[in-house]
Amino acid sequence: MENILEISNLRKEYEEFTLKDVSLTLPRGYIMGLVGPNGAGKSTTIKAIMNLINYDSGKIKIFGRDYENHEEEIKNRIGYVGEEQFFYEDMSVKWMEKFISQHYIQWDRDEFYNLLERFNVSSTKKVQELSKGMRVKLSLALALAHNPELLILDEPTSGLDPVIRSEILKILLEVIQDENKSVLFSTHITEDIEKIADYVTYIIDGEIILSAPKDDILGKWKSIHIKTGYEIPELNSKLIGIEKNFFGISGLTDQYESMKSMLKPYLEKDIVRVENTSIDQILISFVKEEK
Ligand SMILES: Nc1ncnc2c1ncn2[C@@H]1O[C@H](COP(=O)(O)OP(=O)(O)OP(=O)(O)O)[C@@H](O)[C@H]1O
Repeated sequence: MENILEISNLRKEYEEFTLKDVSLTLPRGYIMGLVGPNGAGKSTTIKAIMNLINYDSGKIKIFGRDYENHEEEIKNRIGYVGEEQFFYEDMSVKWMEKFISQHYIQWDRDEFYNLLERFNVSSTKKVQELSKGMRVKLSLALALAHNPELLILDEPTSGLDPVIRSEILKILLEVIQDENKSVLFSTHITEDIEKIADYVTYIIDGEIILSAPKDDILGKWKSIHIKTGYEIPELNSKLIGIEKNFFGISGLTDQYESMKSMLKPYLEKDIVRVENTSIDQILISFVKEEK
């Protein structure tokens, strides 16, 4: 499987924050969700991928190429929607399209106007007259109009209503129908990741904690509950994000398979209960563990 994006040991030091040797790979034809709490380093990682910030060490390869020798080619093949949309506020949507189209070799004007119509954004409006949701949709239409192979979005759905959010997720799914394309999007809305991502990368405090196919993560990670009054030390040491609750204690583990036979007698007596978990719960447990 060809990797469309390969990051190895990316390090960026700010005065009060360090992105710590981030490594990840995204295969062609898939969607990756980059998830983490506020300030975890999602935007910093994405800005480095977009060559918008300098970094201290590490390597970024996109389409097997690096920015040093192939900047123009890479930028022509990437569509990017940043956290904030910087437009010429006083100009019309139509004008923006003409202005931006000059920078791309493969610009598809029809595709741009089709998307605008679908998004219900009027091309005669001035940018300053657009709502937050409309601005995101305009950015997405601009990013998609040059037929990018890799679409990178920084929190594209944050602050948007559920209708627009699900519309945007639908479009991202359509993008990867063409198996040649990939999407990387950051979010703290884990529900969006559950819906559309093939791969999930967890980043906490500048560090990648886990990066794997979503189904593998959800298949492996289990929520375990131990009844009040019982101690199972060999299980406790394998749990993260442990909390006390009405039933006893609960925590998450990715080692359930290897503990199955040890846990059998407890499961039979209903001392231990095992349940599936969610992308959200895994994130919460990782964050708790870091503190
Ligand atoms: N230019 C900068 N100078 C100094 N510190 C910075 C700079 N840009 C980002 N940081 C710091 O880096 C850390 C990570 O920020 P980043 O924007 O990457 O997080 P994030 O995961 O995208 O968060 P959010 O979900 O809130 O957008 C934060 O502590 C932030 O203050």
